[in-house]
Amino acid sequence: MRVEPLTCSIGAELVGVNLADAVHDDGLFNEIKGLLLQNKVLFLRDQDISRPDHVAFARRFGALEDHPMAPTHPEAPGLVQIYKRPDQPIDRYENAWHTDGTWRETPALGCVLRCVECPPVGGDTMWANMALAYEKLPQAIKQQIEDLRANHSFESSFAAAMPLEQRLAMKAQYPDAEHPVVRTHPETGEKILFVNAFTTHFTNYHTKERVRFGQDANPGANDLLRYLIGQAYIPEYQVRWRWKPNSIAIWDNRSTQHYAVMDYPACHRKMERAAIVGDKPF
Ligand SMILES: O=C(O)CCC(=O)C(=O)O
Ligand SMILES: [Fe+2]
Repeated sequence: MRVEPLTCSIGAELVGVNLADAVHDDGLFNEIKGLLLQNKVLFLRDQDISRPDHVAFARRFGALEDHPMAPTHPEAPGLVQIYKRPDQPIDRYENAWHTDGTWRETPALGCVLRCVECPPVGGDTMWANMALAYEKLPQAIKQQIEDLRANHSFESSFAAAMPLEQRLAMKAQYPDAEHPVVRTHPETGEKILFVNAFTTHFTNYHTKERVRFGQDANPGANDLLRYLIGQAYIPEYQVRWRWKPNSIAIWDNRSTQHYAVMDYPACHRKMERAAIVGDKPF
């Protein structure tokens, strides 16, 4: 196996690996898992993997999530279909920087996403390294946010396009979740900046006198939250991946955000994803 970094910050392509082999090969699986912790997103091309093997590979990391909105594949329960058809409106909710499912008590550990069909050009996906984003924060900001907690809601993002009744039903099932603004990676111990498009507000901003933020003489919680959310937008923390059919991305959802670029005209874009259940951020 060859490991080819795609940037200096995040993401590596694995060349010469058949992901289906890792379903039964413990050594190979552990190597891939280690590389994932190190690089945060792994990419592979030309993976002619069956849907059951796609699911079986993802299952090696843990149980798979269900998705409240997307249908799972009839051939492979646990595999969620993200299909974009030419007759659908272009706007979709994945084109915002986000960490999957932070509106849940336990956001996903990670995802294994395969491209089935994609536009000839456009429709890339981008990821950002949120451990690096944390590390690069000014010391004063790090001190300011160390014990902050924040509220996360699906309503602040994709629910905007949902009919009200569906939204209320989902809200009953998934009330808002509260997470630390800086989480600790349960496996690597890294500190991670953990706010994204689902984050609505801080829940304990008032408990400590906050230091001055930027040029603003009267700093507000919202300014700080916008600033922190904006760290994912910095290109030095990002990688951008160009899809082809049978390309696969595996990401650590605990330490990254991603953004599905919506720059292509009406066409088919078919992705299939298996999301792995994560633990409670601390
Ligand atoms: O379609 C993509 O490229 C990624 C969409 C997304 O945000 C996800 O699968 O979590
Ligand atoms: Fe996502």
